[in-house]
Amino acid sequence: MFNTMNDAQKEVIKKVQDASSGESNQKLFYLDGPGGSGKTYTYTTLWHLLRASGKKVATMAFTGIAAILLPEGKTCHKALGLTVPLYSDSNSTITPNSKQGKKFLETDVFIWDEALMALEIMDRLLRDLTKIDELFGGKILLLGGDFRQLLPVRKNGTRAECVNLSIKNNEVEFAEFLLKIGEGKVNDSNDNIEFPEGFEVETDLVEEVFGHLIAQERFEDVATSAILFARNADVDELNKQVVNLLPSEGEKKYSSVDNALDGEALQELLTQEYLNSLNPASLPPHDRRSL
Ligand SMILES: Nc1ncnc2c1ncn2[C@@H]1O[C@H](COP(=O)(O)OP(=O)(O)OP(=O)(O)O)[C@@H](O)[C@H]1O
Repeated sequence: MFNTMNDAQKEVIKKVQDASSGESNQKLFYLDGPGGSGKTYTYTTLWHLLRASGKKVATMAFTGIAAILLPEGKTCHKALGLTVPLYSDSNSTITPNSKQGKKFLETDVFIWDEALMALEIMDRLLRDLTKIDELFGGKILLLGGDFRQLLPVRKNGTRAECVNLSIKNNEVEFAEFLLKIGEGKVNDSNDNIEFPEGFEVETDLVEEVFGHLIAQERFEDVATSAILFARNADVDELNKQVVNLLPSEGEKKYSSVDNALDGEALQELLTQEYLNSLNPASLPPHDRRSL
């Protein structure tokens, strides 16, 4: 894997390796990079190289979805023994004599993706365990993340997948514009953003993206087109608009049958109308329309 790395990735690996072998005194590193720029690949390569040289390495990430991409990755809630919800003055439940406490003490290098929260807790914990009054108890930490990204909401989808969905490789100019938004470079003092010419939708967004495809019955293209929103409520609203554009001839409507099963009191509380209005992530909506 190391041979395939680019220069920036190799530099990160080299710096952390030097720290772990005592060749440098630097202990803290931060790897910043936009989605898909190769951070996970770097952590994974580093993990293998450090392990091969006999070092003990712990990997963690704030979200489960990022943690499962790391070798032996844990969520930081699990790794640090944190309670939910998390506050800045929350404390780790790990004690010095616990198995986890001993493991942390023995760990040479911590690799932590999405290290945006809980850093103070980690600092307090490592100072307590090592009894060394230095930042993070003098342990080596490679922190990383991307301040430009919203956390992933697509189930089982990696960030790279989400980014790939929205930015095709040939749309470099648009991708660069998105990065600038993330970096706060194109916002004015009121956080308004002016779109460059050619990026604005003059008419209706749904019409613009799906209207002509549906009119030409290019349904395969419809299935591979997407408009991304930050909120599920907006996605639901947009889906309705797209479905309304579909031809209604031969349309069938399938409705769910929703009932609260146990107890009259519960049935009064959870009325059928209320249950119909719910739209949990893993279930289809109450009214499902198909051709
Ligand atoms: N040096 C490399 N050689 C070959 N493939 C690479 C290299 N670096 C990254 N990749 C590939 O590029 C893709 C994106 O990399 P990766 O998942 O590490 O990015 P990331 O910065 O962690 O992204 P995100 O922040 O979205 O999780 C992956 O498929 C990864 O295997």
